[in-house]
Amino acid sequence: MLELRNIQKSFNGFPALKDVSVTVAPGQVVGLVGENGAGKSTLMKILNGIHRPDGGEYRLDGKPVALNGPREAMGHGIGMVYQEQSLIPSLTVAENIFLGNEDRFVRLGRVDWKAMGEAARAIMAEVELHIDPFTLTSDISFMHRQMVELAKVLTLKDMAPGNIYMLLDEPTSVLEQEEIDILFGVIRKIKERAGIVFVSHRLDEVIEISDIIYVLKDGQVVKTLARGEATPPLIHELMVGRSAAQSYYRETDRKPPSDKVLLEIAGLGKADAFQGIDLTLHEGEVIALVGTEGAGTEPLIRSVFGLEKVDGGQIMFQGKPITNGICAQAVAAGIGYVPRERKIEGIIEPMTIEENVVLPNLRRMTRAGLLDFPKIRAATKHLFGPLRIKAESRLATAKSLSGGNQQKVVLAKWYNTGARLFLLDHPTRGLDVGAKEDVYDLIREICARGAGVLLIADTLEEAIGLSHRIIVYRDGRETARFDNADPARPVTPLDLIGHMV
Ligand SMILES: Nc1ncnc2c1ncn2[C@@H]1O[C@H](COP(=O)(O)OP(=O)(O)OP(=O)(O)O)[C@@H](O)[C@H]1O
Repeated sequence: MLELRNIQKSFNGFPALKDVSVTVAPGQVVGLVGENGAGKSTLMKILNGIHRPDGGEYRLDGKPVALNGPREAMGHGIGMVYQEQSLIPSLTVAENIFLGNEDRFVRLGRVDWKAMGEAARAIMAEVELHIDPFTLTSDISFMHRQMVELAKVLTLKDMAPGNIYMLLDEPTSVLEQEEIDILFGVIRKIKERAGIVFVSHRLDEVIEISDIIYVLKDGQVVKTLARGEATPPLIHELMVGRSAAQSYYRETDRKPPSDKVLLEIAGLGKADAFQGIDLTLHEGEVIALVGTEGAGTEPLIRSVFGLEKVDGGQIMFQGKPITNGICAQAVAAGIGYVPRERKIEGIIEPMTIEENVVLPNLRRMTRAGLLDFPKIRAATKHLFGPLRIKAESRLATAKSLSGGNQQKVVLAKWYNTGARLFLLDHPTRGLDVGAKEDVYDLIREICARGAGVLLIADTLEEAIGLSHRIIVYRDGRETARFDNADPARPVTPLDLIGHMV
């Protein structure tokens, strides 16, 4: 058994965990839920030896242990899939999977690459990932990398003799349903000899997979729920301290868009990504782009932001061509992009919240060529209100924030520039249920002030709940369009799935 007893942990005097006791037994999936900043990742990092607790006891099979880092944790059969990925992009997939454990493949002082490749192939097959193990990790998609992370943790079962413990910190937030099913299949299969801790903001998933659920609030366990006791409204209320808004997406609050064209895409194509894309976005309109991995939605919005070059077609923004433009111009023209990979592309970790938020706006934040800090302060002051960013202060580094709060900083950055076009790739990724509602309000607000949104949503329900129109793509081509304007006749997820696969 893995046991934490009365654990305390503070950062710079701020208590992240106050007095937390959690037990994980082999054969058990323990669900961990709580608002952004409740302490879930901190708890996981203690279990994995990244953080040492300030007080309390860590016991493994009844004996106290003091883990010094994830490597030692692995030695005890404890492995973690991180909320933000931990793979090294410049290594191959196989090298990443066996990083630190290459000894297994050393023959006569040399690494037997063939054997390592075969072993990587076999472990990846368990998560139904069939890619060349010698591909560079930077060349595979974010979702595939997530599956590689899982495969890496699965290697523990061949290496550790006894029970193993898998710590999964929001492993599903970027996965499609198909991958989530594979992951849940792996969890159910491996459960016999593994204890699993599962953190997710998707309450229905946590309820489906967990045998027991710990609800954390402000660094304390406020409730433990056994399988069968938990329902989404109950957990929501325990986590947030108030019951959920009646209609999550509040479709009736959605205003119709204007007929003024904001963005026009015609005949856009990019080899191996998308072809023949036509799309017109109006002021005040949200269009959800829907598709499975490889459908082309991500490269499409990246092309609008100037992050990827297209081979043909045209993008017009507010009547001006921006085809194959560059990001700096896109930002200057009033386009904001919330990327899927917030840690790499969304925030700069060592910078403060304030600095991150004003980055796209720096030119307007100067006086006599120098940064005007009172002006910066004034410009960022109100952001803590609508988005409820939880941090010690505006001067806290982005690195010190919880994942969900980092995501809020990325959103705040574009909100603050007064962008006219928002390209949002999984904007509610990693956000708790309360924070999601705040983001939905924010989307309604930016539309009301005449901005437009291209949205790649976290779930189909979210795409339907937030958009005026939905366009479905498969293998880089449009397969269907839905008018979602009439709340009385909503599009259903099944309508969409039929055109996605
Ligand atoms: N390295 C750190 N330095 C300073 N403060 C930190 C550090 N790590 C976490 N914290 C703080 O501890 C608190 C708990 O954060 P934690 O990441 O555990 O939350 P969480 O429940 O995982 O949230 P989320 O759902 O947003 O990922 C937060 O207030 C966070 O700012």
